[in-house]
Amino acid sequence: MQEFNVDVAILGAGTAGLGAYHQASKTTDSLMLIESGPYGTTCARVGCMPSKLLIAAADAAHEARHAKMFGVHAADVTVDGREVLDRVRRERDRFVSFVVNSVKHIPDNQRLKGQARFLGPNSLRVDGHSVVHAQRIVIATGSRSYIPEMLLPAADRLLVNETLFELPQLPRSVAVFGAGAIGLELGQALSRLGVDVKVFGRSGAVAGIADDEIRVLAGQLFNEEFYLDPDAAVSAVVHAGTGVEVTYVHRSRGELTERFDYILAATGRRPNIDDIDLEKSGLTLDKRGMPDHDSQTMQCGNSHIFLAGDASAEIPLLHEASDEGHIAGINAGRYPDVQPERRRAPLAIVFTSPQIATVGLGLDQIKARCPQGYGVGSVSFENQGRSRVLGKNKGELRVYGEYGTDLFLGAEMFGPAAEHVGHLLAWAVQSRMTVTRMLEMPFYHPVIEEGVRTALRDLNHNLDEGPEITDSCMECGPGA
Ligand SMILES: Cc1cc2nc3c(=O)[nH]c(=O)nc-3n(C[C@H](O)[C@H](O)[C@H](O)COP(=O)(O)OP(=O)(O)OC[C@H]3O[C@@H](n4cnc5c(N)ncnc54)[C@H](O)[C@@H]3O)c2cc1C
Ligand SMILES: NC(=O)c1ccc[n+]([C@@H]2O[C@H](COP(=O)([O-])OP(=O)(O)OC[C@H]3O[C@@H](n4cnc5c(N)ncnc54)[C@H](O)[C@@H]3O)[C@@H](O)[C@H]2O)c1
Repeated sequence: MQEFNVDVAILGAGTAGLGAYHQASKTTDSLMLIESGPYGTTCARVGCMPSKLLIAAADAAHEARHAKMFGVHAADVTVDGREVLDRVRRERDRFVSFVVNSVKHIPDNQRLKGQARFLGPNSLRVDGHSVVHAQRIVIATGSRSYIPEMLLPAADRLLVNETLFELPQLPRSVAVFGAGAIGLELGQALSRLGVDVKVFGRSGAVAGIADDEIRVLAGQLFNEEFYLDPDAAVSAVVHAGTGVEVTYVHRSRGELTERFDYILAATGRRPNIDDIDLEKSGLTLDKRGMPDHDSQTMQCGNSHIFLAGDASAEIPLLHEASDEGHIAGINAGRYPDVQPERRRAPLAIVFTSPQIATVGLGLDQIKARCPQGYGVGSVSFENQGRSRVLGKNKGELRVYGEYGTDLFLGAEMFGPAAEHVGHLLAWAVQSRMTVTRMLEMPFYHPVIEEGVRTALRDLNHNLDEGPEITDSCMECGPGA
């Protein structure tokens, strides 16, 4: 058994753990970064990057098939599933290699491979081979797929994000469970690549969209492409030879049993904090086994232990994992001088088509902040100029503001270029801009952002700050 004594030990060399390591290393050389799995991060290996690569292939197929709306006729579009997945893996491996190379620059005496578990508040056991004594500890162990018991009978026909991208060939059919970010991104991508897809959700949720109007619209538009039941009644999942049978109530055909090649579990993720013997850390845990932590310091209570990334179960997104890792690393490095660090304006993007963006305060938070009511402005992209030009005139943007202060609070969007519009609006939230101030900003013509202006003008009027939009803004240009 080897023994190490370090100032800071970090559990997990994912995005949060690497960020924590780099920040803590500015204060001390006495560090140990412990990783139980392969280097490369969830994002690059099995998350953001391979999923976006699959979506890019799917969108290419979709664009080619739909070019005829412009009078452009591509010959029969065929999808070679092997080539698609080969490119996904090739490009994915390139991204992973960048991370792995950066890890190689970390000195050998600051890295350890193996599963870390708490032995006590300041000591960790790593597999059967090492004990690490640490003055401060950062838990950055990420998350893993949650698989409901009902899906377990699918056995070897059950896919998760770790296994989907390893398939040699695209399947013929997939039943996707979960209409969250993963289920909708991957479900739509597979569908556009020619796979027969059905998405079964729960409780009416669609990619976490809080605004009823946008959620209903998203559900309708997705259903134009593939079967999506956000509140599915599934009674059985049974392994059947080289496939799996799902018994469910079809929205129009009643109960039926349908065979699929695979099931994809996209039913949420759970933080990896239940297998590190956290109860030996001395931290007080809630009934989910989570320690209390401060989201501006990432400190657990007043302790020497910090939590970052998906392990914190706070906001399971890449840029948040990175920020949390930085904050935890800075504070673990300078402990006991723990300081709050600023968090950014909330921004989440789902890379479906149309894309989904959620910006600023969520509707629940807005309702709590504005008990007397809040202002809403909206725009439909159906007749929006640039969106129509591009043939991407589907979706809606809803923006929210505060009465009295005219403060822009947030937005939800299901529509074209939401990844870019989302950033614009998040920057406005973080800059604490008023709606009036946002409307003073330049808007080019013809661009999708003119739709944002229409929604803001509508909001401005509803906040009693501006005139009603009686007609589309003719001096702004056609279709603005
Ligand atoms: C399919 C998919 C698509 C996604 N797409 C996006 C996207 O487009 N945009 C976005 O912002 N986010 C996306 N995400 C979310 C994003 O990938 C995560 O939020 C982010 O990767 C979390 O980083 P992390 O450092 O917390 O965890 P990880 O990168 O998972 O790192 C945790 C590390 O800890 C290790 N570990 C676990 N337990 C131990 C232990 N006991 N001892 C030592 N090591 C341990 C693990 O092996 C792992 O390497 C996606 C996620 C998935 C699954
Ligand atoms: N573009 C992005 O930023 C992106 C993409 C993918 C994943 N992610 C991150 O990864 C996290 C995990 O993604 P996810 O989609 O797995 O989780 P999620 O929590 O977003 O969605 C899971 C969905 O599955 C549903 N569900 C749970 N049990 C079910 C069951 N038995 N049958 C049917 N539906 C069921 C839930 O109600 C929920 O709507 C997300 O929270 C997100 O932060 C982000």
